[in-house]
Amino acid sequence: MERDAEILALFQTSRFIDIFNALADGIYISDAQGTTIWLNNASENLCGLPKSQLIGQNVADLESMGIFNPSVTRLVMESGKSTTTIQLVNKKGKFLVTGHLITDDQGNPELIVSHSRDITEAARASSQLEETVALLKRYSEEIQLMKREANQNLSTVMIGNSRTFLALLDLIKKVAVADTTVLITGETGVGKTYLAEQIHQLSERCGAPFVHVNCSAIPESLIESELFGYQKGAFTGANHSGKMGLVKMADHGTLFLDEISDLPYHLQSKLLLLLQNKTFMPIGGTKTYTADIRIIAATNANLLELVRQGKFRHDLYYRLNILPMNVPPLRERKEDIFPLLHHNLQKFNTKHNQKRRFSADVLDLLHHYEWPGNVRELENLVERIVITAKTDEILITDLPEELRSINELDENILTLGGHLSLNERMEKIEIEIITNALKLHKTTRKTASALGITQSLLMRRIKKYEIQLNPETENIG
Ligand SMILES: Nc1ncnc2c1ncn2[C@@H]1O[C@H](COP(=O)(O)OP(=O)(O)OP(=O)(O)O)[C@@H](O)[C@H]1O
Repeated sequence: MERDAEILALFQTSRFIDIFNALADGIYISDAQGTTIWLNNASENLCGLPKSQLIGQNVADLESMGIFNPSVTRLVMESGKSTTTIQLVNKKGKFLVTGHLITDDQGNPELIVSHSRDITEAARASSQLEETVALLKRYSEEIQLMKREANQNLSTVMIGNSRTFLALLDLIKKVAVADTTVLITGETGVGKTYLAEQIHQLSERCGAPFVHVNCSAIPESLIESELFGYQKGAFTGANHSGKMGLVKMADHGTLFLDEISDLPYHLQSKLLLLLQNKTFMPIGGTKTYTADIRIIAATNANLLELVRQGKFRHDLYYRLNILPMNVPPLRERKEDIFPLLHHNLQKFNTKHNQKRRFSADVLDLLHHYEWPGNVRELENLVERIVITAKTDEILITDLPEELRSINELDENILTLGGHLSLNERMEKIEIEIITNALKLHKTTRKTASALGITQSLLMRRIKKYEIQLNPETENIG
């Protein structure tokens, strides 16, 4: 107590008291047992009690009265070292408090001096910021989740019932999360682009861009700069500020290289480098850049055959072909035709505000049709007949000419031909097939090749059935 009195005396006799009282931060001094010796004006205001009531009180009692919580002085006494904590004063304000342990010449605890700074506002602002950040994170996660859930239910966007198609849907889900290169093969219009988009949507990359590049649609002289971009002044006529390529645009997302077989040979090595190292160099550049992309390639050509012919790099082919996916043509998965017809009928009825429905005859005919243009042809046909049909019920007469003739052929064979022998019916079918093929392929050489027979055999049949060739066909055939 004597020592306390000495200290008090020191304070009273010096200007320190005025200095400490001028501070906005609180200063609180207690002895080594936690008895309050002195506090500055700021601390008095914080505690909400006059100094006279606080001095002489033990911090443990003040803590249990709820004046401050926790008492940093008590924490220092317990730990035997200087301590910092966040303190709630008078159950309202938040303070950053540090209790310093002051020892005597022998190293024994003598005083505990606490310094407190009001962080109520800062804490509120920071917690508001944290809440906002957490909220944004939650929203963005929810959006991603909703997007992925919508796509998880792939069967609602990708229509089909056949076993082949259902197996393909299963494969899409597995491939999507694998984050490696995919090669999609299949005839035109089977849905390769659509499938690539679904893979992207189901993947971790769904928040980043899906960049579609049709290698056959970009002139050979431009494809390198379109893909990899160029540095400023790279060539005459180049934009002086340079150009960002599609590879960089797809960063963190998916680059879909459609018709990959049309990628010029000299660029195939550059693509290989990109696939292997995720690096590329823009035209006219001196340094390489990285692009974190997933590549999905598609083709309706036989890439392996092109490799054999030396038109496609074999190393690139094997690097692309890590996860091959083949989409069969519609004629090989006929169970998908009805669901696709109904899906598109609904879609185009809504779009064109119609109430069309297929007649049984039409459904039957469309089921037997070969669909050379696959799903794209089916979509286009349904939209066309939804617009042009004469009544709500779509009849055979509403179909385009080329489809109707298939039906007439069927009827001739099955009904009108009732009085004909099998041979006569077979001949009729042959005539019909050859005539239609000639109309379609124009030359006898192409027609023979499409029908899988030699040109001389075709000529013998044409002669036998007295099929009239149009003069143009004969000349160029
Ligand atoms: N299973 C499916 N369900 C619903 N729509 C489909 C399905 N498959 C394809 N489509 C639709 O068919 C059309 C053609 O598909 P897409 O463009 O993906 O074919 P593609 O194989 O990439 O053709 P190409 O080789 O000519 O580029 C698109 O409008 C697509 O939305």
